[in-house]
Amino acid sequence: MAYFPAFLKFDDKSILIVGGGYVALEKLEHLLNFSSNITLIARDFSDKVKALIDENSLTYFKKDYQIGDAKGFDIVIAAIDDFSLQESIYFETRDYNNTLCNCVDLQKYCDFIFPAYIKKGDLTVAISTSGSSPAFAKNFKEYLKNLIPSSVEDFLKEVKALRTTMPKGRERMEFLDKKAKDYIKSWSKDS
Ligand SMILES: C[C@@]1(CC(=O)O)c2cc3[nH]c(cc4nc(cc5[nH]c(cc(n2)[C@H]1CCC(=O)O)[C@@](C)(CC(=O)O)[C@@H]5CCC(=O)O)C(CC(=O)O)=C4CCC(=O)O)c(CCC(=O)O)c3CC(=O)O
Ligand SMILES: NC(=O)C1=CN([C@@H]2O[C@H](COP(=O)(O)OP(=O)(O)OC[C@H]3O[C@@H](n4cnc5c(N)ncnc54)[C@H](O)[C@@H]3O)[C@@H](O)[C@H]2O)C=CC1
Repeated sequence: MAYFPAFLKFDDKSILIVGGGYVALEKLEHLLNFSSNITLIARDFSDKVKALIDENSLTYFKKDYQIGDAKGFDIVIAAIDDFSLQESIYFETRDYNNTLCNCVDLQKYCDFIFPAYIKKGDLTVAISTSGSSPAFAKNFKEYLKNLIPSSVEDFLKEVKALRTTMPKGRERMEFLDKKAKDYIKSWSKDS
């Protein structure tokens, strides 16, 4: 089955990252753009992970993971260099209702996967290769990033305001569709 692309609301979600090395850092950096309700558990934290923990006043536990630690979290990321612990955390979360688990080495034990993404104001572009090539996702993101001008932030602010003031209906739909089309067309003229 293919992955369904969706944008999740994190406001009331608690996140646990198990691991404090390179991959935990990557996941943490990405998640911090969307939530600060993040707890970390690891035997050791790298200096960069520790710096982000301090900067964002995150809760952390420097210890070996123990069964039961994931209980109560909505989202669990198993970012340890230990496949059997990743597997065990995944099966542990099956006992908890509604907990989504991501195991960084074992795609079959991922309820969701991380995309590469571009965020410019209210625009988010997420890219996935369904796990076929994370390196392609990363480099394609860099390619696309250069195609999107930073003026998109102001454009989206402008149309957002228009959508609250103009009455709903066919006229508004056609107006906004043409405005978006013309704005994107103007990119090729600018370059
Ligand atoms: C399935 C998935 C699960 C998940 O992590 O959610 C997964 C799994 C694995 N990644 C591996 C390797 C690498 N991952 C990256 C980078 C990223 N990986 C990300 C996502 C995902 N990685 C999910 C699928 C995404 C999709 O749909 O394509 C990104 C996009 C998002 C993010 O991390 O937030 C982020 C780029 C973000 C950015 O920069 O924008 C690089 C490149 C680099 O680090 O420079 C490499 C080395 C090159 C290569 O292998 O391609 C390995 C093998 C480990 C090994 O070989 O030891 C596994 C496990 C396996 O495949 O078995
Ligand atoms: N999904 C992805 O995007 C990618 C996944 N990987 C995979 O991610 C895994 C982790 O890689 P790195 O972060 O580079 O490793 P790392 O060695 O930098 O970090 C591992 C972390 O796990 C912690 N840890 C290990 N056993 C533990 C335990 N029992 N309890 C608590 N903490 C424990 C360590 O203290 C350390 O903080 C590797 O197996 C690698 O194959 C690698 C690249 C990308």
